[in-house]
Amino acid sequence: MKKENQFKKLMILANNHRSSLNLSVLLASLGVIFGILPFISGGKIAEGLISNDTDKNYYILWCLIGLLGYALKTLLYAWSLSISHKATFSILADIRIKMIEKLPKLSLGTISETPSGAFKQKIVDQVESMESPLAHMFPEMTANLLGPVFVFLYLLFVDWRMGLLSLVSFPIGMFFMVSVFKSYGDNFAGAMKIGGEMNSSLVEYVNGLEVIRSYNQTDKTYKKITDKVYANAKYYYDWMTKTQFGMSMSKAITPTTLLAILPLGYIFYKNGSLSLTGYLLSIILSFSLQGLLNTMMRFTTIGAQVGTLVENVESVLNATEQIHSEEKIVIKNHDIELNNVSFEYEDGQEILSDISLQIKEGTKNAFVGLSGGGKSTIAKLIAGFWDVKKGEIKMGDIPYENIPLEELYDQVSFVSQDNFLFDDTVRENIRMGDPKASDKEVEEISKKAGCHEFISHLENSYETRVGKQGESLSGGERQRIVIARAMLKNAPIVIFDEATAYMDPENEYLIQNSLNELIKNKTVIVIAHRLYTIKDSDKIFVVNNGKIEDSGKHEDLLNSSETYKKLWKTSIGKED
Ligand SMILES: Nc1ncnc2c1ncn2[C@@H]1O[C@H](COP(=O)(O)OP(=O)(O)OP(=O)(O)O)[C@@H](O)[C@H]1O
Repeated sequence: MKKENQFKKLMILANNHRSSLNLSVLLASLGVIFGILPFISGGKIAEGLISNDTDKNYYILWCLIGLLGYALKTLLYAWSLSISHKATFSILADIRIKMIEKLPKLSLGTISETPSGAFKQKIVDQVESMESPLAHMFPEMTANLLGPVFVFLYLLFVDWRMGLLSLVSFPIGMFFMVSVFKSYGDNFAGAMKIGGEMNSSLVEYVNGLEVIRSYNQTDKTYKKITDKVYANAKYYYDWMTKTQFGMSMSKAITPTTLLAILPLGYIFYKNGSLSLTGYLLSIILSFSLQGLLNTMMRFTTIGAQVGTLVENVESVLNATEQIHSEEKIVIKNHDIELNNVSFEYEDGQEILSDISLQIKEGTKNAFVGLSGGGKSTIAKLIAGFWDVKKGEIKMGDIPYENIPLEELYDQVSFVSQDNFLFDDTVRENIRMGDPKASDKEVEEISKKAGCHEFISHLENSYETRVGKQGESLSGGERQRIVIARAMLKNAPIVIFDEATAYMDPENEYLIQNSLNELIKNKTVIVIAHRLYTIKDSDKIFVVNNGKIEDSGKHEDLLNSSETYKKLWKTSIGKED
């Protein structure tokens, strides 16, 4: 039942190319039917020789029929495969495009917490694995199923007992096959899972190589990866060992149609109830059955993989999207309001509980608090990275779900320390803030952000490529480009995760200047780690254990909040 549904789902994914797949099945089936002709010709020639037929034309005719059958089989088979492959690669491209189109609709949070290796594995590798089921299994397996039916019918016509005997090995072989395939789907799903883990940790290892080396963790991390690689190998080894016997028995017995035909046919021939011609024809045709059953069995493993492959594709295609209205809306002001918001990343683990707060348009605000208290989570909810299920968030008195996602993202610039640079030119990385901006506008904004000078000194100035994730620039240069990009975006709300933290004094000074430009006349939310940078804020929120413990101005909080007082002392203590 489950498998049938998965095949239906595969066909739904293949929707636009179903007629091509059907045509390839039809051509392959015709090919198999013509492929039986050489065996029938062989039988007929044997029959002629036994009955001492001396008519040359008879032999020539059957030779030609045999040749024609073989030629047509080859031609139709090639034609069928070329159609099925053309359709398959278009289907795979369609599936990948659907999956890629889905990614921006997922919450940004979901994207960032999923290892990039996992998406790569599903979109690239697992979709690639659908090539066999679509391009080969559909036409070839259908055709090779039809083939035995035709041979069986023909044998019934020759002698009904030989027809039945030709299939005797089939149920015995199937018995072993079923014993193996009962658990094949689950085992294959397990293999995909363990392979996915290996894939993700390899991608993580390569991405983190710099940190691993600088902290001299090569041995430890290497061991983690080799453990995953060995676990993957062991899984396959155990799985194959468990199924070896059943698989071998099934492969040995199923196509052995001669097992019954040879001895019993001889008995029938000896007692006169079967002619020598009938006996020979049965033997020859049972050879054709062997080839057909062998090919069919090759596809049973591929068939059993379809369920897992389709499920993995669907896990991306059906992943929960952020649900926002798509109707255009005018946001008249940028006051932000959180009313009784609770939030959990994983079911049952509440990170924010019953948060209510207001942020006035055009004010400077800060979230402070102990690590893990929930500051970034609140900021990300305000930026629209996740939808909330409990409570509501409003901008300009409009609930977030009534604001189209694109419009919401247009309202907010989120600047953090790990902002991403694409492997493109400096100019294009800045222009991402506003794709319509002219070259001149990009340069103007870079001057304001204080990065024009260093960009001018780069080898190709604005046309210099920044390398993978901006690796050819220094940390401070990357940060200033990110700020220039955010300035070009010119969003009315700016959130930054204290972007100057851990910078050397010269860079900190330069970046602070850029930031001051960025936040001019904006609603600002700073996730502050060093309190002296935000002590002049209009409102400071003390976030602790997923709650707003207190809020107010610096001086008020020094009196009213013990947590704030402690944080302040630690902060200035650090700076002394
Ligand atoms: N994507 C996530 N999935 C699951 N849990 C998360 C995720 N992001 C954060 N958390 C958890 O939520 C809690 C709050 O994290 P958050 O980053 O919001 O705190 P924070 O106050 O900003 O901390 P810090 O000052 O260290 O940056 C932490 O316990 C953290 O482990």
